[in-house]
Amino acid sequence: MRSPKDFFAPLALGAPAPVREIPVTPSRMIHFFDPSNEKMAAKAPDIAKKVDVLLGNLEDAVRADRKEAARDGLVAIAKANDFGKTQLWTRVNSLDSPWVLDDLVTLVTEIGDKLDVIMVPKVEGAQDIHYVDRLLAQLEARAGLTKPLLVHAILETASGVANVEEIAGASPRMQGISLGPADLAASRRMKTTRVGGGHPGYLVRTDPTGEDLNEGRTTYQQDLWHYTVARMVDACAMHGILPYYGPFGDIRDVVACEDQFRNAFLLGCVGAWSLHPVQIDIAKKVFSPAPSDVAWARRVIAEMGDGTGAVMIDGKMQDDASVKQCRVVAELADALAADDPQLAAAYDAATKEILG
Ligand SMILES: CC(C)(COP(=O)(O)OP(=O)(O)OC[C@H]1O[C@@H](n2cnc3c(N)ncnc32)[C@H](O)[C@@H]1OP(=O)(O)O)[C@@H](O)C(=O)NCCC(=O)NCCSC(=O)C[C@](C)(O)C(=O)O
Ligand SMILES: [Mg+2]
Repeated sequence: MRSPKDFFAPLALGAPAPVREIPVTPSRMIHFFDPSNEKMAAKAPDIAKKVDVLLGNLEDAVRADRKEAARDGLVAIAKANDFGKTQLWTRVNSLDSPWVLDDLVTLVTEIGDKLDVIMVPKVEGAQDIHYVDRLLAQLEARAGLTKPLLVHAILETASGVANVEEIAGASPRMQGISLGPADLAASRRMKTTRVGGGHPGYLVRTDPTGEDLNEGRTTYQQDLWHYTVARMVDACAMHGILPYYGPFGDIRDVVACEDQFRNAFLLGCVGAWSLHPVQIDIAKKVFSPAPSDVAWARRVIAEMGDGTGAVMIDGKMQDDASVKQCRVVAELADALAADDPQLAAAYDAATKEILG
């Protein structure tokens, strides 16, 4: 553990100073594509215009014999395009793989100035972040970068979950954490074979109504990921970094995808992954607060004046705490609306309707 005095010191001579606050730019969807897949790669510049984050994936879902092609493809795409306000991220191979060292050396030295965040899979504890932290500092110094790269961890091992708080606080580079439900299920020996989402077998049942134990008993499906997402959100909030739901693998089931994303949004996540173009608009819709909620939040803030005391609005008590809840929603809405005139207009129209 580094001394708190040294926490913000660069880890290599010539490396840029670490950031003191994680920039909160829109990241409602982290759109995954395989840079070795020519069709997907060709679509990347257009998709970049529709998403908050474009991520060149080098890890799982890229075949072993395409790893170098994916790495080279990402370098070529980053060099050939200016993505404007859209962030460019990458997911490198896992730290125990034969590819990750070349991933990091190549990407940081070739396109380090274009990348915002490096996603590290299968993080088990702070030691994994410390390894990446020092290596990135060395590579940033070699590449002459002036802006430090940030690191995003995937929570997808049982030990990663057990150590999530120390992972979140392991480095000033830590930008956020995503849930990785597939590897996590395997690591925990959970018996679901789905990539995220619910499972009809994970349920609670009402009490029996008579002798027949099968009759009249309603069942309610429960959320397999509730505990992990909530724990991840707390760890991230404690350390001032951002939590994300990860992938929803049933691409065809856009309805359940929206439900899973919304659960994560309500619990505190700022975004989710889109694996297929059809999931981009779902994430955009879910992770942008609804206009009616924004209008309500703005009304409470307006009526609460200096933010202290208690008032009744439409039969509901509001006080110092509830105004803070409303600020969370209103501030997110303002940040998103700043880059999206359509959203800004929808928020203002809903606000006008209730505030006049
Ligand atoms: C699911 C797949 C195979 C279906 O791909 P498809 O070609 O069969 O689908 P499609 O519906 O036929 O595609 C329609 C068009 O969209 C294109 N397309 C399709 N997807 C994309 C995309 N993402 N970005 C850009 N373009 C895309 C596709 O190339 C096609 O183009 P065309 O009309 O010209 O023929 C495909 O969408 C895909 O490979 N997506 C990315 C998968 C991925 O990145 N997986 C890794 C993240 S999840 C994970 O790792 C787990 C985790 C966290 O680690 C853990 O829980 O442990
Ligand atoms: Mg995984």
